[in-house]
Amino acid sequence: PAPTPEPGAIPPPDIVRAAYAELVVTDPAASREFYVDLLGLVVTHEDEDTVYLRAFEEYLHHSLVLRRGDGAALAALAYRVRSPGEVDAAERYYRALGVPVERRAAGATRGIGPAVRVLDPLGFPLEFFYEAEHVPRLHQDYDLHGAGAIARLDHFNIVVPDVARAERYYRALGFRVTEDIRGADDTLYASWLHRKDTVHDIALTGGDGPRLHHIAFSTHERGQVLHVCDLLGARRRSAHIERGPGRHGVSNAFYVYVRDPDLHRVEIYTTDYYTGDPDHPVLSWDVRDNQRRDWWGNPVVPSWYAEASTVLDLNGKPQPVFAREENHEAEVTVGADGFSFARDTSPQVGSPS
Ligand SMILES: O=C1C=CC(S(=O)(=O)O)=CC1(O)O
Ligand SMILES: [Fe+2]
Repeated sequence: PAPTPEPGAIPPPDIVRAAYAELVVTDPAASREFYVDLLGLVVTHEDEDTVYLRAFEEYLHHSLVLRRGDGAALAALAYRVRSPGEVDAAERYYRALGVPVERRAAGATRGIGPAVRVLDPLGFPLEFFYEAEHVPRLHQDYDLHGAGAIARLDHFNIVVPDVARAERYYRALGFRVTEDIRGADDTLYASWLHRKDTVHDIALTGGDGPRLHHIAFSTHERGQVLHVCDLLGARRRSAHIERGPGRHGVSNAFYVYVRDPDLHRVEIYTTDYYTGDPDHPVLSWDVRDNQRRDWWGNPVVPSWYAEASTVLDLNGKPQPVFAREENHEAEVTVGADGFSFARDTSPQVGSPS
């Protein structure tokens, strides 16, 4: 993949936030049942091959597109930029990187205006757009909200072999690091970066990639995360629950991870924290701190580290996956007894004293 840009060469697009994901699913009806009947997302539009979904607080046409295809995969991660001119800025920035770039006319994706899609230096299909169709916000249509009331899309999490390189690329795009996980040898295992004033719009998870680890939606209250779990139990669909519910160390969010019918991973997430001041400090975690990924010390299930979704290029071809060369987090944090190391009170590196 092409090198990451030298800072300042060509200004990056002014990215506002993570806005929508386009997932390829093998059975749109089964996926619709999962995302609508179980998770409670709202259908903005659908046809026999594609479902456009949004959460209750959202007024753009969608935050998730499910498109029929032969193999489950990520087709695009889309970021909203601050103005129509920033779509042009995205085109200039990525053409200068020498990666595949394509302009998309308004309507190429239903509900989305003129856009640029790129295959970025990390091997991910990204889209940058500004104009989008406005649809009714349902934030006070409480009669429509299931108790799990998912409010909005919050972030993307991607698996990359070289977290430090990926972090440099995203920092050059104007993202700021809020938290990371490091080893004693300063190996970077994971990093969380933001544009909107929360913990992250993108998380980088060290592993074989490029692969999509998960997309995350947020709710306003912990009880709504728990209700998603209770509803899955009531419907005898608890097999969709992969990890949690629990309280994260990183981000401090309350969470659960579920797997959709194609095993795409979705996180339901709430109560992280504000990160909008210019001097917001980075919080670094020791990879051997067993409370870094679950504040209560619960171990991370192996599938959470090992499994992730295939990523497509701009022509719909699955991307080759490159092995991570540095240590894998799962290998450096679990002892012979199968438990995470540091089940005692090992201090967080760099935590406030
Ligand atoms: O959104 C997230 C916030 C925190 C964590 S972690 O498991 O606490 O590292 C994972 C995550 O990236 O999904
Ligand atoms: Fe997440």
